[in-house]
Amino acid sequence: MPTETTAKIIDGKAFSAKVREGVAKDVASLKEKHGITPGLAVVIVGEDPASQVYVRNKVKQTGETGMNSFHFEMPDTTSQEELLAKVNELNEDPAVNGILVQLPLPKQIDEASVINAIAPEKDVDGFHVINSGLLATGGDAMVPCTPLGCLLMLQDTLGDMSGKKAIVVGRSNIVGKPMAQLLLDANCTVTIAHSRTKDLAAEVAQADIVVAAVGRPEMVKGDWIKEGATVIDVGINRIDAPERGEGKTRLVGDVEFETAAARAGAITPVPGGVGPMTIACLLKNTVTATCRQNNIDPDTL
Ligand SMILES: Nc1nc2c(c(=O)[nH]1)N[C@@H](CN(C=O)c1ccc(C(=O)N[C@@H](CCC(=O)O)C(=O)O)cc1)CN2
Ligand SMILES: [Mg+2]
Repeated sequence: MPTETTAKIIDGKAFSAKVREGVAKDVASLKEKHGITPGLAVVIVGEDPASQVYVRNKVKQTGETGMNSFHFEMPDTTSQEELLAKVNELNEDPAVNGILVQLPLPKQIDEASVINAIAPEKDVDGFHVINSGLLATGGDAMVPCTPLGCLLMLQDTLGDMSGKKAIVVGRSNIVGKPMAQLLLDANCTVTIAHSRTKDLAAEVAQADIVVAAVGRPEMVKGDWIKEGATVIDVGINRIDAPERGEGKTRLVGDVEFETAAARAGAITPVPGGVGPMTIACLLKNTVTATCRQNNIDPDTL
């Protein structure tokens, strides 16, 4: 029997457009009041088709907000030394306020070495160990874009989150751990679940807020969700869809959407949920980085 969607669908596409509008206003103000045009450099190594799409969108949206965009394409045979040399060149370039190296990188390159070579104040992905450390200790970190996008959607949906029970399913350095930290900073009581969690269904069933970031299609079942909970689905998984014709595929999240939407108070769809917010938050972080580098209070823009 088909289930009825009762949850509010959190529209990441519309919300990200609002965030980008705010960024464009701040960029215009940085130009007018301070004579500064923020610059974002995006580096892609190799020809992974999904990465190419994401980078194209980043470059396009950077330009649309009035920022300078610098786009570097390097072949998939690039050595670690060559990539580090590019990062160093961008670290030294005063026209570049933000640097992003698209992940994943080809196997001959150590991702951590490259990320940690980016000047922390230009690390608009927020992946540098200095930024992870600042986030963990309450400092002025650059916050990773995907968790920041999730937080903005949660704040917009729920307002004050103090005292709410939150579960983050997944413990990656770029989503799960920083997400848990942001929820803790918002005064939630936070559980981090992972592949060794004993009774995931029981843990999820207690949560007012569920953030799923495991990268496994529909792993979080709809009937685990507490009535009225807010569900943020970070997963973007392409699966076979023979019902759409031979060789066809479709995108699904880490949460079983239809059954979850029948129980949740609010839920993000896939596609059109967290994904578009990731790029909007990258642009927002570039403005934040530019302000910090120039001792400008962003609230005065
Ligand atoms: N250096 C980085 N590398 C990667 C990051 C990152 O934040 N920094 N995140 C991902 C990829 N990513 C951005 O880079 C990204 C992924 C997905 C989307 C998105 O909007 N997805 C759409 C669906 C797209 C589709 O049809 O396939 C959606 O969810 O609606 C935006 C950005 C890994 N690498
Ligand atoms: Mg403002």
